Amino acid sequence: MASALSDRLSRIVKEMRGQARITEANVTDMLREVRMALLEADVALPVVRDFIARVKEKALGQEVVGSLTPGQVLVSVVNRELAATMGDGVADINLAAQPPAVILMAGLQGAGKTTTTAKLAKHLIEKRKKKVLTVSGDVYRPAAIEQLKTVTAQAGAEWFPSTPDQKPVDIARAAIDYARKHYFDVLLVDTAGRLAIDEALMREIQELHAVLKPVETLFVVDAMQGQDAINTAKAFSAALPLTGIVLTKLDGDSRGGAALSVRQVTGAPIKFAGVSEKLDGLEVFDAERHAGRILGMGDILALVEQVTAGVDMAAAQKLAAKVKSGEGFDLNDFLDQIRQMKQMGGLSSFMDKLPSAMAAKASEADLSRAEKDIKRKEGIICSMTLKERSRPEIIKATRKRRIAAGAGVHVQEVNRLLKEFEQMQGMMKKMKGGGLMKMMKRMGGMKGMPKLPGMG
Ligand SMILES: Nc1nc2c(ncn2[C@@H]2O[C@H](COP(=O)(O)OP(=O)(O)OP(=O)(O)O)[C@@H](O)[C@H]2O)c(=O)[nH]1
Repeated sequence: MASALSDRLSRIVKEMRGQARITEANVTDMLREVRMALLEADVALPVVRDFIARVKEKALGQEVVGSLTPGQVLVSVVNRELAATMGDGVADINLAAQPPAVILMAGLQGAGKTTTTAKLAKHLIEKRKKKVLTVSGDVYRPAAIEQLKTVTAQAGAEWFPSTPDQKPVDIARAAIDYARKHYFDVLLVDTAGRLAIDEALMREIQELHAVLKPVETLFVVDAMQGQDAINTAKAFSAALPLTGIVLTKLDGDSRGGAALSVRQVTGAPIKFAGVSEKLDGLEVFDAERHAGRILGMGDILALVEQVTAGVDMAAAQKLAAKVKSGEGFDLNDFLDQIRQMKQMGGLSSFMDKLPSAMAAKASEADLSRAEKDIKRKEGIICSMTLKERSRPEIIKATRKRRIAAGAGVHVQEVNRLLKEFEQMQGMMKKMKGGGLMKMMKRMGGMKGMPKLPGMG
């Protein structure tokens, strides 16, 4: 699914080169693909419709600058709009209340409420230095109460006992009372899971809400729930004034389209993301990163922007023409290329922005080695005279040693650079100057990581 989605979007991006702006005429087909992409990411249909209409309005008439295609611009608008829709809320937990600040956890059974309660306890203890008490209102499953007890201890918080013969509202009152008397800053209330939307249980959680007057009512939703998330979200949001969303199980292979659906339906901000079963697997929700996940293409758009901003297209064209005219590609050009790479933010900033499948091929150690290598090469070329740079074949052994000394490297490094350069020169000649431009286009066309000098 992931690759099908990327293929779709890549196709949008490649299509319709050379059109100056996004118009009614060219936008329809592209938006159909975006719509499919969102549906494949499990965003609910009504939400997709709404979203597409908004994107269309924003995209129409957008100018297509530089070497970009209307497809690239459109996908970039989609990406930005996705991030803006999911990310305009307040991150982190609101604790502005007379202590104890009560946080009520709501959601379907198995959504991850209990786990998230403990994760939040840990977060509040470690990051906000709070004294935290937890309590379970799940009187239907003794095992649920026990589970909360266990994970609360793991989180380093205190657990308030409850038993199946009590009424949830009585448990709530007793817990608040205890928290107040013992100076707890926060009381986290886990609630009974619902297998599906159940009226009696909904009423129960409403009563709990009335008694607890929580400063936060968090809706915990499983990212793997996909299309169904919208119905659950509607029901909970109708029953309770939700103040935030926690999207769990984002470590699964879901594209996380539920985030957009739930955000749109409830209007509540997505505050946290659950990214593992462990108690430290809770992250503050990052809307931009999540937009990239939904679209399944990393931050490739940022990459496109970075490339077009950083690379001097005119210089690249001149260079290509130069090689084509037979004038030859020399070490000055090689140096230019290295510098352009640096201008673009270096290799690692490049890799950060590629889809994970591509980036996975290069480890961090590879990258730092490649970056050091590039720096060394720059040093070597800078130690040469201009004449030597344009005609490296005149460099004799004594000069090589001097150049090496000037750059602070071993003479073998100089030999290696000259040899690599020779190979590259041969390759450039074969491509007759089309290579560099092809490489730039390929970046825009998202086919893959361009092969750059010094990458080995
Ligand atoms: N991989 C992963 N698993 C999670 C995450 N959050 C919760 N889980 C798992 O999901 C399962 C259900 O989590 P619980 O916390 O028991 O769910 P619940 O909503 O409290 O369920 P009830 O107590 O039955 O209402 C457990 O196996 C958790 O370990 C997450 O972010 N990632």
